[in-house]
Amino acid sequence: MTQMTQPTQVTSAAVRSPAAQQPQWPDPSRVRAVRRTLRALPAPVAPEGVDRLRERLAEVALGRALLLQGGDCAETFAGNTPAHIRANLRTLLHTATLLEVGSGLPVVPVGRMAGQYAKPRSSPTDAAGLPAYRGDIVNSTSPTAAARTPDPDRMLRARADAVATLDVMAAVAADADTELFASHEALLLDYEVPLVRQAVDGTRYGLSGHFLWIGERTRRLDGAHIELARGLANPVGVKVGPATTPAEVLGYADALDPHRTPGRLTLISRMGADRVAEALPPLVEAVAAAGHPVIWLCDPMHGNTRLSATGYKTRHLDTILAETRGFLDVHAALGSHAGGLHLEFTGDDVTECLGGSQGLRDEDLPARYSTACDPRLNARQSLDLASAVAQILLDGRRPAERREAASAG
Ligand SMILES: O=C[C@H](O)[C@H](O)COP(=O)(O)O
Ligand SMILES: C=C(OP(=O)(O)O)C(=O)O
Ligand SMILES: [Mn+2]
Repeated sequence: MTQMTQPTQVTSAAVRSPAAQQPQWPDPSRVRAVRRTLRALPAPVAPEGVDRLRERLAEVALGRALLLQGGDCAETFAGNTPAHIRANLRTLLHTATLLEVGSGLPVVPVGRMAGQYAKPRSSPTDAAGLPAYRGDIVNSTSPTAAARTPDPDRMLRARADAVATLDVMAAVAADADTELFASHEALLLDYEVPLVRQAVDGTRYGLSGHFLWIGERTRRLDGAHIELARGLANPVGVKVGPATTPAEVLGYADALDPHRTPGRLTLISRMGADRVAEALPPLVEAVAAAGHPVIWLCDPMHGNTRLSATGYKTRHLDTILAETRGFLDVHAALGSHAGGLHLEFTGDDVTECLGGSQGLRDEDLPARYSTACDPRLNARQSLDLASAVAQILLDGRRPAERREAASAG
């Protein structure tokens, strides 16, 4: 066991840097009390698991494995039933298997779970003028002023639910004879900072999850989130949208991967299907020229969200597949490794995204639209996407390898 001490001043710089997307807690003294409690409690994950994931991700960075990250856009406390967690893990494992068959490479499965409770928002208020829902760790989806008031005690419930989710994940992993890792957007600093722990050798770990990423809305180079990630030994990700410049990605690489460690930094491209072909190549070329062994991951969800005619946030499977194809084409053209996928899906039979083999249309959305934030692929759509991507990967392999894969299958 890595010996841990309590967190000390490890993140004081992060606390001083400008922090976007933080809630306005009404009672700062209660926030301080919750932070003290979070510091005193055991953290959800152990440093050994974080180290193992970093080693597995080094293989991805070197082109010998793929990374698959997936799960709900926003986990909810009410949704934390064993059935829902198991269904999402089933989808994660099925998707991973298809990608393994297509690519001939091992796939590292990482859930968007056990901590995916905080949401950045485009607007501080919703259509009714109420404070926006910012994830179950901050407030409630219910449309009343009281329910939308940020409540710091929710951070304690989030930690407890993360621990319970990890228990379910361990059982599923044991059954599947694999290891499952947990990841989320490290957004809410009042939660993340108290869960930073320092090993006796001085190494700092963010033990709210194995893999932590910084979102598109909080990736300011001189901001608190990058500063927090910089000090951690975890593998970390940064989402990069179509406005990202080569200078910015070089800034992330220098700040977060100064020693050029394979597996340390993942850049998660979320450009939009119509932008990826022109927006991604300059970024890939810049980090390659600088010698940073980053993992390039494709998030084909967040650049392709639109409103349906009936007012639902949705995404079409064809567009999601088109961005994935565009991402793979860019890497094939540049000779770089397409490191894998970052998806929002659930194993439940929801009707939130359009298309796929069920042929879901706008008018089908109200039937089972239950996401707390973004539209997720359902179990069938996830398999539709995974099979299509597996076929593209298979088609991209050398003929001899293809024959081998066919006779193995
Ligand atoms: O994943 C999350 C959403 O894309 C993000 O919270 C923004 O959503 P919004 O535009 O509905 O605020
Ligand atoms: C908010 C998210 O993504 P992005 O930061 O890329 O918009 C998300 O992954 O849910
Ligand atoms: Mn989302």
